[in-house]
Amino acid sequence: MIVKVCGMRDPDNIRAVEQIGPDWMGFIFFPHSCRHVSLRPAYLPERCKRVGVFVNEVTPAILQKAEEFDLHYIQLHGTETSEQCLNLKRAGLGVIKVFPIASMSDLKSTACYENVCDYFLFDTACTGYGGSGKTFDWQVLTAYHGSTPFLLSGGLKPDSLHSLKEFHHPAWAGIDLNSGFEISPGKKDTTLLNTFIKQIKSNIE
Ligand SMILES: O=C(O)c1ccccc1N[C@@H]1O[C@H](COP(=O)(O)O)[C@@H](O)[C@H]1O
Repeated sequence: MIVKVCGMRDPDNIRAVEQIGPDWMGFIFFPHSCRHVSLRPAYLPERCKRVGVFVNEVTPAILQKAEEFDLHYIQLHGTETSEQCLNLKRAGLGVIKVFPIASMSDLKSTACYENVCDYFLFDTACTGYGGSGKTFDWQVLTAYHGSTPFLLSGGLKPDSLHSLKEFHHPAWAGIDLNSGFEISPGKKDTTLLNTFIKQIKSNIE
């Protein structure tokens, strides 16, 4: 089970969260987000894969941030095309394409992104682009029969553990933790994360 902690920017908090042992850490490069990171923090995690989150950004700007933050994966949280995913893959980056989900029909658009993404991420459909703190009906994902593994996202919080233990899907690869574990935008509660990640890692493969 891949555990991603997203929306990080404070060097001490990055260090403390890294110690807990998430697999991936995310940095949000969308200027309108309250978790936006503009400058490279004084410390970047070494033991987690570094993920850059972008919304409708042009490829050269993404590649520039990828170099500056030494990113492993690019998470595309807007209406990016499959061609852009392919270009980023050709540049040597891992690609995670996000799909906002409200109903089964939202899964149809995943088809043309098969084979050009390493992972999909299913997030709650909302008026903005992400970080809504709201969950969607995971039963909708029974209609996903693609071969690209996916991360579950949107409103996960400490008391989501029980529902996550009950959730099963052959392509389910991980979870994304964000606003549900925050002290303030961009800063995570390490006590809550520590308990949750330990429980997830010991209960779900
Ligand atoms: O968190 C944000 O501010 C954000 C802004 C724009 C795009 C994505 C963003 N975050 C991503 O949103 C999901 C769900 O977050 P939450 O758990 O509902 O707070 C997560 O994948 C973040 O990477």
